[in-house]
Amino acid sequence: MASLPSSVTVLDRFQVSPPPGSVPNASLPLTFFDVVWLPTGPVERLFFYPFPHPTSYFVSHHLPVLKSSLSRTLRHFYPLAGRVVPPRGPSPDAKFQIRCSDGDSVPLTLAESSDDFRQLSGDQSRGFGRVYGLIPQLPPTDDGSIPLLALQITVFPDQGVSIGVAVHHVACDDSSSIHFVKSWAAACNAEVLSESPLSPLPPLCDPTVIADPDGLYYKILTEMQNLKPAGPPPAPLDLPPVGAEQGDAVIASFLIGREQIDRLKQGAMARAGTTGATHVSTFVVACAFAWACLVRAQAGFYAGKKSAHLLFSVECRGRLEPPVPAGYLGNCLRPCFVEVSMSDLIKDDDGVFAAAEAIGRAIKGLEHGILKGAEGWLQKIVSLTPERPMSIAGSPRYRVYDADFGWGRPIKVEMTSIEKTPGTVSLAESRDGGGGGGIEMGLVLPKRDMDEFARAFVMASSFLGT
Ligand SMILES: CC(C)(COP(=O)(O)OP(=O)(O)OC[C@H]1O[C@@H](n2cnc3c(N)ncnc32)[C@H](O)[C@@H]1OP(=O)(O)O)[C@@H](O)C(=O)NCCC(=O)NCCSC(=O)CC(=O)O
Repeated sequence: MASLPSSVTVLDRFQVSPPPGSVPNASLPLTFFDVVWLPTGPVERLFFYPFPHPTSYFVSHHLPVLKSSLSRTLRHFYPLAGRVVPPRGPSPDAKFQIRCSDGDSVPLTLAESSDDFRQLSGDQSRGFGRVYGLIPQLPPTDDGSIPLLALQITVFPDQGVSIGVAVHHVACDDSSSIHFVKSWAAACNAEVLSESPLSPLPPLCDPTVIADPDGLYYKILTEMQNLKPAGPPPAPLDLPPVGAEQGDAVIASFLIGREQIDRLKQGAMARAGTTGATHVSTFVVACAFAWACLVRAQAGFYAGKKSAHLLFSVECRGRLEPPVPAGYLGNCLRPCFVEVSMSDLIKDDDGVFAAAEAIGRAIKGLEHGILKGAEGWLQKIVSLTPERPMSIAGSPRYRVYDADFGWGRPIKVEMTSIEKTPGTVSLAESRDGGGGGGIEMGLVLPKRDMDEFARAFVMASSFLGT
């Protein structure tokens, strides 16, 4: 594990449990949507809030409320305090499970940083090593189990606070993890204001709502074992963080404003004509824009390639038949694959629209069956790895900037786990929220590629006349 940057000092470490006796002793089997994430790692976000007070004030006035509201929130999100354990015994239908019991707890680290809060929570390129120390680390285990949640609060004295959240992807997707963060924030906010919480509804912790009539769980597990001959149980990938490995990796954000999005949508609709064969949305044009910029930023890699690939997750709760409740705690994602020819993608005046058309067609294609071809998804993802598909993490629909712990909206939200898969772009609604309607894109790249991306971004914006 990489060491913390010298600007970060750990002040204390806590274990926070749901209130005693408030959660069931339960074993929740993983579903076919979960099991595919076993060999991955945590999805991490940092929420930055201005906080112009000393650390001692934070510790005496805010930390106790953050801890008690976390405890009460874990009562509803108790699987996140549990651990994934491998199947026990010889039974062929034994499954990986999230084992939960009274007394489970999650690690919460309190740290202090002497770094410049304004700079760290800005949009401009910052060395990834500088944010690395703010990210909570899931604790190591020696029994093959997988802990699911870790939290870190870092105080920048008289400047601000960051809240780091790391949730292992095998536990849940972004829909659920943002549900957890917003529920914690609402509970904390309510305690600060001494009002009854306007909390989101509690989650549904019942994996039986994911029907599996075709036995996808075992088909996917078998596929995973075939792809990884070392055999079961699939070991978590211990990928070295780019920030720790590559001193020159930087993180930066780019904003696509509402006006720009409207122009992109108009252009995409004009290209698609009236056939209705494609789907044009903010998500589609934002991905297309990022894609066209990324292939320019990484021109060396793409030189001589015939096509470029894009991979993104589709949230399936409302698309399944019957639909799964929106508040279901777990994973409910499928991959969506898009390929576009390089000659189309790099056209200055039309590349973004060609990309948008291809993405829109792929989304439209989901109407032919949301689980169609599920047995082959993993194989396809693995086979695409050498092609370095651009992947999308996060989604503007989850409104991460609404997470208010009582200090107002975050000044910045970063999805730092994108560093683990080079070529990943994180998406969120822009900080000004739904009103402004812009999109924020986050990237982690070697500094030279980031400079090229920034150049491509400005150039592509100029073609739109913005
Ligand atoms: C497949 C999609 C990406 C396609 O998105 P689109 O926006 O193009 O299409 P759509 O049908 O969802 O939406 C069409 C229009 O309705 C609006 N709309 C629809 N549903 C909405 C909702 N629940 N909340 C707010 N707006 C919504 C959209 O903003 C859009 O309008 P307008 O055009 O105005 O915008 C999406 O449907 C989807 O599944 N999104 C969630 C993906 C997700 O969960 N990603 C995180 C994965 S986990 C992760 O990332 C962690 C990791 O792996 O690292």
